[in-house]
Amino acid sequence: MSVHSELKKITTETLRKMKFDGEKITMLTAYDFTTAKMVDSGGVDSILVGDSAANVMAGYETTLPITLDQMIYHTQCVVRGVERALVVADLPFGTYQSNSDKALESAVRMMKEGGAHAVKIEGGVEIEKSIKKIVNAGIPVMGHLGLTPQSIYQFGTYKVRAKEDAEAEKLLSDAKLLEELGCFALVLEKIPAGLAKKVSESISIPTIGIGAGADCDGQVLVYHDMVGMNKGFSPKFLRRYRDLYTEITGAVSEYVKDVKSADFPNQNESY
Ligand SMILES: Nc1nc(=O)c2c([nH]1)NC[C@@H]1CN(c3ccc(C(=O)N[C@@H](CCC(=O)O)C(=O)O)cc3)CN21
Ligand SMILES: CC(C)C(=O)C(=O)O
Ligand SMILES: [Mg+2]
Repeated sequence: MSVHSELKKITTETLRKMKFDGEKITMLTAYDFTTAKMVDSGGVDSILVGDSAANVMAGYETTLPITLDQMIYHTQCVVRGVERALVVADLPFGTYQSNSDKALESAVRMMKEGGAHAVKIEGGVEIEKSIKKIVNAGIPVMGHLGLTPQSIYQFGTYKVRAKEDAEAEKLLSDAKLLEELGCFALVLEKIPAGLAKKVSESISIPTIGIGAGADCDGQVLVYHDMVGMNKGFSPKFLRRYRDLYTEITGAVSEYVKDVKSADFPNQNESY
């Protein structure tokens, strides 16, 4: 563990210093108190209350349906379980794109009611005014470029983004703009590793990659994916550290067997 990892509470400034010192930044999602406690205790630098909650918590196909009230609820639960990590919360679809006053209102609610330490929003130049307004209110903003799942219906697929030169140039200029606007970090999702390296070297704020290669300043994964709870989901970028789907269904079927056979509860488990 380096000097930064031993510091008590991680701030946006800590992440900035990590990039400067060449220490990789770690981030995982969490959506509830119990998981947040485990993820924080495991030592990640930052926890993302992702709108992927729409998928892994609520069972929706896309991230679009989750509401600001629901994201605030998840964030409140996570914050209660965290001692050290920086808690970043996604602002959901429709709560910041339309106008910058609404964006600020959404971000303020997320900070005030949710207790988040920062918010994350998807997009570049299109949401410039919203980013400016939120940053100017003193709220740390994390950007998100590349595969932006809230725009899935505009793209139609979850394939790698910015493979063509024009899209890659747009992404690089968006990244520079996000830095200028005062974002403290930015997520790069599903883009070529070479482009992510170039972006990471071109800006001084940290890049957190998911499917964006090894040269990002940090990495983020969805908790349910990396512990192997999310059985059907195996994109190339995912590394599964456990097979909890098998572990948990196994535990459940043992319990069922034990109750059916009257093995559980035994005398020690009774009053
Ligand atoms: N559980 C979960 N994990 C995530 O990483 C995640 C979410 N949900 N929800 C929000 C976004 C959406 N993301 C996604 C969604 C789909 C693919 C995907 O299916 N990729 C496949 C096929 C893509 C294709 O070719 O159409 C792949 O093999 O990479 C990747 C990232 C990442 N985020
Ligand atoms: C995949 C990460 C970056 C995200 O935005 C989410 O979990 O919602
Ligand atoms: Mg998200």
